[in-house]
Amino acid sequence: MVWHLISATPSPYARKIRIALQEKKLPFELQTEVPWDHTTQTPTHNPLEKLPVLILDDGKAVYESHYILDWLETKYPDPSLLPKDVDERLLAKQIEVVADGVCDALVLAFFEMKREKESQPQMRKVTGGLRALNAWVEERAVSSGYLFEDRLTIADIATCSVLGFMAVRWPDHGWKNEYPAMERYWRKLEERPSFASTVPVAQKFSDPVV
Ligand SMILES: N[C@@H](CCC(=O)N[C@@H](CS(=O)(=O)O)C(=O)NCC(=O)O)C(=O)O
Repeated sequence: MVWHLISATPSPYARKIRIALQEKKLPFELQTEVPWDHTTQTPTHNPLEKLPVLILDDGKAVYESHYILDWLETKYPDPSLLPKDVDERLLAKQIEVVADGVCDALVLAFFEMKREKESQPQMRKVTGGLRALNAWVEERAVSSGYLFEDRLTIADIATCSVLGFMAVRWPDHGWKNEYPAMERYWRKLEERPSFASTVPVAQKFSDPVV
């Protein structure tokens, strides 16, 4: 039996795992779902009822994208997607925290938009998070194209996953004009096979989002 990854076409969280599995050359089958539809299998495997969920050969489930990445790095460390230096490793995880936090705010804003006008508090977190991500990109990635050690790490994966998500869900957002260096960094990474094969696609909800 092969691993299965429960994913969704626009999911920036699931994209991190799809990229990491490809970079580590770990075979898996994609199980694409709409997690809000009554047909979703997420509750079967994850008490939090969210995707991504990595389902192993023995049926055990690994869930929460940052934990799935930790699990993959621990069990399959080569090639590593973390910097070697301890403090740099911790900073790479902090960058993932900020990128995931921007995703969290975007997802909340998306659903609040379905209920009423765009949520200012959530979009304010997006603004602050993008500013922080851009500072790291300008400080670290302008020459090499990577945030750490001239090679791909989870920090690049998480940062580009949220930027790719914004390009799909918020195509008119001004981040590309405001942060041209970050746009160049993002576009260069999007050419990488594991990124090019996981570009997010908006999905339709057949059930009402409650
Ligand atoms: N913290 C989680 C967030 C995952 C998440 O919110 N996933 C969404 C799907 S998507 O927004 O990534 O497309 C979900 O399953 N939502 C279902 C729910 O919230 O019940 C992670 O990092 O894995």
